[in-house]
Amino acid sequence: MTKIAPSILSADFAKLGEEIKEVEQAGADYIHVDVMDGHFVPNITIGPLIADAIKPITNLPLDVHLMIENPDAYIPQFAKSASIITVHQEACVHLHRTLQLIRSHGVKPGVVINPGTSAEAIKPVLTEVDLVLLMTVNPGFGGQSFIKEVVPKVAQIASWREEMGLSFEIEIDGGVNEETAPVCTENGADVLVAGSAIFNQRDRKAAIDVIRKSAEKQ
Ligand SMILES: O=C(CO)[C@@H](O)[C@H](O)COP(=O)(O)O
Repeated sequence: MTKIAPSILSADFAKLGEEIKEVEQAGADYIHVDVMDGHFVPNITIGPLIADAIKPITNLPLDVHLMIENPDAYIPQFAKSASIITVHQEACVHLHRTLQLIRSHGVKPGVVINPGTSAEAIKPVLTEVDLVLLMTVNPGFGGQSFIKEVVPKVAQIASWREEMGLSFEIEIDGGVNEETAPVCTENGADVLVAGSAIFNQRDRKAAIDVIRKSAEKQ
């Protein structure tokens, strides 16, 4: 079954705990936590204190997406609450070492690439990851439109996964909704991150169900 990871970037931060419990009860698989530093991306969001506060209120894994410069400096702090930590290829000077650092803290490592980065840039580290996150928007903000030119990269990564006998998950993030979900899963995506398509709807269960149903109607 396609996994759905609601991005809390689009949640109401004044009642974040309730928002998270609601999507958990609505059938979410991961809680996607977007960490932005105002340097790597032009927005500032969540720090480790918020991730620590969220952790005890949900049984779902925290899927922490670091959109920050020098992620190595913050991985030990986020490792206290995260089940998965993803880092951007574009932000890592020593990507292989950073992925190993995440694993050394008992957390699943994942690598992310922006729409403008080629799949080849992460091929050498595919053996090191539990998750590959392909951005279908330029990172920084929720509510942007899905960049369909990324779709061939999904198929490319899925085909390398098969050829190399690996089992990492492929996650898609940005502009995911019931219209864009099918092309993601048809090309090999396992996990769909959705922010505005879930939190902008009053009925979160209906919103999650509609995305999952459209993703699986192949
Ligand atoms: O990482 C990001 C944006 O940088 C995403 O997780 C967005 O938060 C997804 O929001 P929608 O495009 O689904 O509204």
